Amino acid sequence: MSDLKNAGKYYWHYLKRYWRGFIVSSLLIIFSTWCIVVAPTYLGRAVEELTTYLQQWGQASTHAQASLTPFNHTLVTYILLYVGDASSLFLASLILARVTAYSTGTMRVGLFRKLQRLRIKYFDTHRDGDILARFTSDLDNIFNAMNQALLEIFLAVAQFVGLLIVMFNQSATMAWITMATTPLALIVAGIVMHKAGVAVNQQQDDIGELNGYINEQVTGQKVLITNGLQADSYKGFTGYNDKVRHSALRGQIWSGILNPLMQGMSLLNVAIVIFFGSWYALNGSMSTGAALALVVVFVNYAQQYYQPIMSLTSLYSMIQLAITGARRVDEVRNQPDEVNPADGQVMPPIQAGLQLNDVHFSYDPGKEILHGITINVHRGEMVALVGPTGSGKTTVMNLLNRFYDVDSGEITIDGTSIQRFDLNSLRSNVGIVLQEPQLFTGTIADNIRYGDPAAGMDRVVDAAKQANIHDFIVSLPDGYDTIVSDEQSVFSAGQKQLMSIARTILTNPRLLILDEATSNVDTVTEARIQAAMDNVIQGRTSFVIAHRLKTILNADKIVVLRHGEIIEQGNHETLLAENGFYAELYRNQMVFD
Ligand SMILES: Nc1ncnc2c1ncn2[C@@H]1O[C@H](COP(=O)(O)OP(=O)(O)OP(=O)(O)O)[C@@H](O)[C@H]1O
Repeated sequence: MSDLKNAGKYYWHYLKRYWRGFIVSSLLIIFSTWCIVVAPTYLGRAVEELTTYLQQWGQASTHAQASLTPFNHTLVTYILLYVGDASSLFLASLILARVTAYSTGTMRVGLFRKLQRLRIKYFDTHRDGDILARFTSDLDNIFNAMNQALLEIFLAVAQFVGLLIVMFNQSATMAWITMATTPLALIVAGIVMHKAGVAVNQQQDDIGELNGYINEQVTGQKVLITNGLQADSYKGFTGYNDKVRHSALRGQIWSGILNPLMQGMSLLNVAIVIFFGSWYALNGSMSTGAALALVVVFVNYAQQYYQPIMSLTSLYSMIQLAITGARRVDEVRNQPDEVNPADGQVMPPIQAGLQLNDVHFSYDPGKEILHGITINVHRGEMVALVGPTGSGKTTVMNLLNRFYDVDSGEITIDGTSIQRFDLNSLRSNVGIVLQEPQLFTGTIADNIRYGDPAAGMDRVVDAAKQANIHDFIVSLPDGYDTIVSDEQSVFSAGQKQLMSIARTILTNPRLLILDEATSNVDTVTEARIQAAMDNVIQGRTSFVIAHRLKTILNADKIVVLRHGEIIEQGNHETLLAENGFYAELYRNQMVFD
């Protein structure tokens, strides 16, 4: 029930702005229902008028009076009623199609905008495929249901209300008898719909998981092939696929039961009307003929009574999918946004430096990752974070530009907590070169000016030169206009890395974070990257996370992390002199290099 309520709220949020469309289409549908109800009476009248005409025409005494005009008028009215019915239905469906297209378009925009405001934690804890499924299958289900079911729902409601009015007009007692099975039908339908709802919910969640798995397997295809894991991958896939098959089947069975059940209810209804209706009509004050006529009419109504409900139940699985889709999309909408202070300050240029004061942090409650980190960085200094894998280096970086917020302690720039800065201002002043550089579809120039699309070619070229990638770019047939696409990238890891360094240089950040920028490349490229990094670091306050210690030998400060704690801090010489963890790490690496 809460799903239905939430879905109601969700649809209301997006559909309320189209209330005019709904009112017009409701009026059109009422008009079309009226045309359909009234038309048969005109047919009867036409037959009557035609008979009169033929009689008058056939008799000499009345031959002169015989006129087809009344018949013609009635026939035209009859035809006009059908034209009215068809055209008003057509107009209503056009309006509803427009409402559907516009509102689902707005839903897609709403979801996309929400994704941009979500905290990084959401992306870290949800599979890409599952997020994609909310954009694709969930929004598709919503669109299909609205496209096909909205008109049906309107029609069914109009028919149902019309039938109630006609029934109570004829005989209130007989109307109550016809409606006698309603509570039972509601209880049965409620139980079945609940079961179907649970199954369809499960089905959508399973589809999300399946998509997540497929997405992971497709992106990890090379790892899979090189490790010969195709059979395991297939086995994993069949597991997820079987789950979808089971829940889809269960959902279809429960949804499928609903229509035959309602048909059964309809039969029961007819039997009750015949039995009790005959008894009531024949024991009343009516003539036998009138009583029988009333029973016949109400048998007809009893057959029609469940028609609107049946047409809705035949759409049930589609409607249920749309309710589930709304729940899943709404789940994303209800996720907390990143916290941007209401009166956030513009981040000023760094004067003295940046401090981490006794920072504690945990991704999950009760599982602390950083245990009291204190680092003092002066303006323009380069700080290197080193330590074994999992020691918390990337986590420190995640805190510096507020991908996550500290649990306690604080990070300050010239004494002001970074939480007081406007988030956009902070982020635009923090440049990051990530471990895995990301290129976007577009030209090389577009990729370099990604952080500042208004940048002119001179700035793009300048950044590329500083990043040591200019010569390579101009050697390409299309130079800076070469099309880049992340899926069919022809660039090496090192070239991508250099382009991403150029992108960072172009934004001229005040604080720089370089995350393992030199992994996975040959020694020549490594030297180029090193030179590019030196260029970008020059004069900037920077944090470098590097596993290869020789890239950070001239760092102003080296912070050694282990298990989320700082175990040593100093520069290369002092740390070597201490002969501790860093010195050992360094000696070990020198052996390999
Ligand atoms: N999103 C997350 N949710 C929960 N735990 C996480 C998350 N990201 C990292 N961790 C955990 O936090 C700890 C520190 O991870 P972090 O990535 O900061 O280490 P690291 O020193 O950068 O490692 P590496 O050198 O391998 O990149 C690890 O135990 C890791 O499992």
